[in-house]
Amino acid sequence: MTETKTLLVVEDDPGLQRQLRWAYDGYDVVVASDRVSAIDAVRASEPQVVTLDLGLPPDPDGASEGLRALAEILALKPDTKVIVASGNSAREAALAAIAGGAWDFYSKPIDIDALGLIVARAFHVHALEAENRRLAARADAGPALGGLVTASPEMQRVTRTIERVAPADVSVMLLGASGTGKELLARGLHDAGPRRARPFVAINCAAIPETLLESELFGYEKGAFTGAGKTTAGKIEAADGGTLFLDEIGDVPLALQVKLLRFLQERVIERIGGRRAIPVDVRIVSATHQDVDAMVADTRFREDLYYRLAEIVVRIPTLAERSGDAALLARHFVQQHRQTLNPAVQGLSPDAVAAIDGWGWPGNVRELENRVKRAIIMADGKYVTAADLDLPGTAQALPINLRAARERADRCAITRALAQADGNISGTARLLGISRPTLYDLLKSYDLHA
Ligand SMILES: Nc1ncnc2c1ncn2[C@@H]1O[C@H](COP(=O)(O)OP(=O)(O)OP(=O)(O)O)[C@@H](O)[C@H]1O
Repeated sequence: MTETKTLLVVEDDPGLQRQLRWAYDGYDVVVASDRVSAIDAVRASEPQVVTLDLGLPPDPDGASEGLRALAEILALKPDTKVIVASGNSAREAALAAIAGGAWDFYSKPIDIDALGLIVARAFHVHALEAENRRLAARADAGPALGGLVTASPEMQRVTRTIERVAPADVSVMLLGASGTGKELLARGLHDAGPRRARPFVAINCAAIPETLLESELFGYEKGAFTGAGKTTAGKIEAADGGTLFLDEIGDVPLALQVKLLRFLQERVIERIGGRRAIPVDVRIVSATHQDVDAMVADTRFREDLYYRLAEIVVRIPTLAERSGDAALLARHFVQQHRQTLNPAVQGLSPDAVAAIDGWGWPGNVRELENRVKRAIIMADGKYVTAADLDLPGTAQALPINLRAARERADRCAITRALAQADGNISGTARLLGISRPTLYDLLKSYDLHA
């Protein structure tokens, strides 16, 4: 939607009025010659930009009427960009106007070209700020599920499913690539369910060495092994009454899978070195980026455990599959991190938004958040630019040339497939639906590395 650009010229000299009225192409120009008619015009036409002569009747040689008009315009519509005109002798008045919220000032006699540039920039900044406010409103209006930000139908389907299964005490398995927000969704599921007042305990099964995972989950009695100085409860016990989130469940070794299965069947645990069966009531939510069906098929994951864990399976789309979410999330992260990282930053420039929309985000939301945080730190002015984001191949405008557009699409698909297949060439080729030699040729010609 392109909004009409309305410029209000507040000027009491009829000759200058005429000159200014005709000087501007592409704007709807409205003219007023005193404070009262200027305020009427602001109400009626809602101009985005106003040029305001400070010397208005009944005080044409002073600035009192102009400054009053400025204050009234900004009280009525604070987002209006007001550019004040000052005579050579009225520099102080111009500075008072800036202190009073004017956006810029210019000196009389008027240089139409110079003023034209100031006016054009004021419209541009007004449009940027309006766009940022619009995006912020959308982000704020996003669903409450665990602070999740999304406006895409693909992701809203996921949040609806989660909200629907939250009240039922069923196990849920979240399947999605790294950084898609699995932990955030697991927490959202917990918060939306009847166990919300009890603990939510998360454990990343891939981040803990195999030898320690069992004691982390089940706990141990004093003296159970060297270094077991005191009896310690495991994560399962810690989650009693609440939710246990087993992240990267595909990384649990087979021996421990057996122990987990026993717990899920009997709902009691025994600490390592202990003899007492301790009843524990937890809801299990698990997640993995791996292909569990394939793992079950080649017996790397126990089928009986899979069915216990996956009463409901929720597939989480990658960020690239969520239409419009990348820009929305980027805006959200700017607002979330600007205060601590670089308070001068207020938003994203249009070329940054275009670059974000054009990138494939193989590392999903986590990659986006990291990029945006870095760009906030790098930004020089009020807006994060495409250059600050430093995304490969997206610093320039989107290519219109078909060969360049194809290359970009190829690169994006290959990078994503490589990330999904953990750099495995056969897996990547299978995901892309091409042969290994073709993939090697493409990697070579695009200078990409597995
Ligand atoms: N839709 C979203 N709205 C807001 N923040 C999000 C969203 N999705 C993810 N995040 C944020 O992105 C980061 C990564 O999300 P999270 O840790 O939940 O991903 P994950 O899929 O569990 O990743 P991994 O598999 O690598 O552990 C977190 O800081 C999270 O708060």
